[in-house]
Amino acid sequence: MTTLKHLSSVGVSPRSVLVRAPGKVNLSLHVGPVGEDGYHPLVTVFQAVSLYEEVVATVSDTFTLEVLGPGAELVPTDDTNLALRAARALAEHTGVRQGAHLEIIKGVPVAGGMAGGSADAAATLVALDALWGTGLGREELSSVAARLGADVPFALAGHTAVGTGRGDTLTPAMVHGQFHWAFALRSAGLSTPAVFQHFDSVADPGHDMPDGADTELMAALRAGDAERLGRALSNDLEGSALDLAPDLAETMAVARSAGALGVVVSGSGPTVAALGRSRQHALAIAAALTIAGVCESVVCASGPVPGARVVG
Ligand SMILES: C[C@](O)(CO)[C@H](O)COP(=O)(O)OP(=O)(O)OC[C@H]1O[C@@H](n2ccc(N)nc2=O)[C@H](O)[C@@H]1O
Ligand SMILES: Nc1ncnc2c1ncn2[C@@H]1O[C@H](COP(=O)(O)OP(=O)(O)OP(=O)(O)O)[C@@H](O)[C@H]1O
Repeated sequence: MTTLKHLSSVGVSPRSVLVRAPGKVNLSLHVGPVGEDGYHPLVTVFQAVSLYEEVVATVSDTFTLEVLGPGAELVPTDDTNLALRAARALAEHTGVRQGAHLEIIKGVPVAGGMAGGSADAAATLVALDALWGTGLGREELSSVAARLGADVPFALAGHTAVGTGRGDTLTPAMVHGQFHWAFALRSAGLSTPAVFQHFDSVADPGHDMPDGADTELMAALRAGDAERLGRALSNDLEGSALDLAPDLAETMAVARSAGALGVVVSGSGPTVAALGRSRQHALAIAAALTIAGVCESVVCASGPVPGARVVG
């Protein structure tokens, strides 16, 4: 098989690189009081799940972008696109004077609280690092990633990790086995800043933040115990997401009636994550949600999975 390493060892640069990066679900999300920079300190546990963004980066003199797949029409293709911002940030960081054509194939719901845009940014960093032969280590890529958005370093790292600071300081978590999810998608997304703002308007300004990730949740992950994990899921932003999208309450109730081990809004929402006992059970929850007609669509996925990596 011809690999990128093999090509570069014989002095051939690839013309095109394909990278896959996963979406995420927050297994727990504690939010502290907003700081002067407009960001909230977080203690969160991320899990990367098997819904993927694909980015194909091709040699070009300029930066251009094309977005395909479900929800592509909702994604900006101008300079605000996170993948283009990532490309320019890497060029600036490394001093590279090349462009690239980026083709994004969406697989993570847009504005769903599952960090699809962040996955595009992480995938672009990995793709261009390979295409341009800049060879940055993961740590250096992660520091470029953190400047683009709080969720971008996790999309690079993948697996399961505790995020602190803005959510961009990561500590890998020990996990046994796989967990199986049904994700209920809502047609209208929620804006992350709007959900945080609503949280500020309703949260007790003196509310406590934990020192670290929930011990019960971490123990459930180590034991690979889905029932225990289901009971430990939590999200401080859930109340705000429900205030802004009240229909989510019914979606969550249907998932619970279908026997989900735990049901939580993912990140800033509005995607609802329901944990199954098995892959089959996640499919059964998905079927119950579809039949009840309480969401736009449902997708099943498992986690943890690796972060952004070259696949072709
Ligand atoms: C809700 C989460 O998905 C949980 O993982 C993240 O906190 C959001 O991460 P993200 O979308 O990558 O966030 P960014 O693109 O960096 O920031 C978007 C906006 O979200 C808010 N934001 C984000 C992260 C954070 N720790 N505090 C915040 O208040 C800020 O209003 C910010 O302007
Ligand atoms: N490459 C991109 N893909 C998707 N959205 C993008 C991209 N670049 C910029 N955006 C903008 O970012 C917004 C949030 O998109 P995204 O799909 O990442 O939401 P999210 O999953 O709720 O994010 P997060 O969970 O990180 O808060 C979109 O509404 C869109 O306007």
